[in-house]
Amino acid sequence: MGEVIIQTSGLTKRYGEKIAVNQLNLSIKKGEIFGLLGPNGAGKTTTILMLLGLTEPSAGTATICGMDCTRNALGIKKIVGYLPDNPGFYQDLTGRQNLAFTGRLNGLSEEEIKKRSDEALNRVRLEDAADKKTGTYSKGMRQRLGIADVLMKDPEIIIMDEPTLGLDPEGMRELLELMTQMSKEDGRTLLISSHQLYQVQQICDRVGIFVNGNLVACGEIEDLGHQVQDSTKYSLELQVDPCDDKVLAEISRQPGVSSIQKEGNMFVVESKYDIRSQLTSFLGSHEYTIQHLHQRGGDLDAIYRMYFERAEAEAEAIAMKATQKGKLHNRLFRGGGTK
Ligand SMILES: Nc1ncnc2c1ncn2[C@@H]1O[C@H](COP(=O)(O)OP(=O)(O)OP(=O)(O)O)[C@@H](O)[C@H]1O
Repeated sequence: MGEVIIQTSGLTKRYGEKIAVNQLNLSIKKGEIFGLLGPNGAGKTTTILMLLGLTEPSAGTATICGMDCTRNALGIKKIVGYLPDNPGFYQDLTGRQNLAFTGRLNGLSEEEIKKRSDEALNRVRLEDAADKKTGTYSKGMRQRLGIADVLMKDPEIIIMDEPTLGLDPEGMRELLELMTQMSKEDGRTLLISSHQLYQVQQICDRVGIFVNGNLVACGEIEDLGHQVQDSTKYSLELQVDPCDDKVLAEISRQPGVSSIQKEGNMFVVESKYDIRSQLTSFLGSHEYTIQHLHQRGGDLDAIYRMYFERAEAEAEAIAMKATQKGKLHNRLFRGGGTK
């Protein structure tokens, strides 16, 4: 992996006063699975639409394989497969007929259509349902047919908008497996937008966290985890046997420990640095059995929480400033009072 396939530079989209995407700088490399994470309204779909050349940026540029996404939308369409959050099919046609329709739209020969649709249906394990009307398909089957549909084009790059939305755990597992195959076995580049955290943790090489149109963090999950870890105090969950006042007092006297509290049947130990190995050897040498030891933070939930809380606090501060400015403006220019 090395060659940059998708690149955005200062990419911005405004809808009137609203900035849906703000100065987005992103580089996605060949073969990577990149997760664009963020809550509803963060700007993920708008970013995708700009990459597909379906909406024009207000500023900045986006390129895929060196092609400008806005000026060369047709060129982009040839190499990028797009799976929308709710792929639409002709309900009265079968899965196979729907794929053939896509094949014809893409100028494939009938022979090629048969070959590719057989392969794709096999890939997404829909052979048995291939000749049933898509109106009878479940959500999971429609998503898998959506992937088969994307594969008809044999695209180098696949962009998926909220692909796992509404899937049951089994449907989710199957879809994640397919995505991994398409990247690791086929060498395709995948951009997945989602507000569902755990899927991303499992399959993405890198993630970008998107809040209010801003990319607030970008990197490998582990790196982002370290960033969280560095900026917060260490918090350790600990269950020991025996669990008595003596051990509580002994742990509280350990170097680096700033506080210890009992939460249910476990202790939560706050410290200034990572004390896991020090604590393990102390407890071991004093004949305590460790039943549970877990450093809080550093997982995707903690990363997400930290960035979201920070971004939300900043957004609130900006909104408050704007309100104060408005009130001041009213008072100065319109003679209105502040409430
Ligand atoms: N055509 C539009 N006109 C006005 N505002 C829009 C338009 N499209 C999107 N927005 C606004 O831009 C912001 C980003 O929307 P976007 O759909 O890109 O977010 P998202 O992260 O994809 O969330 P969701 O999953 O809810 O679609 C939102 O505040 C949305 O209301």
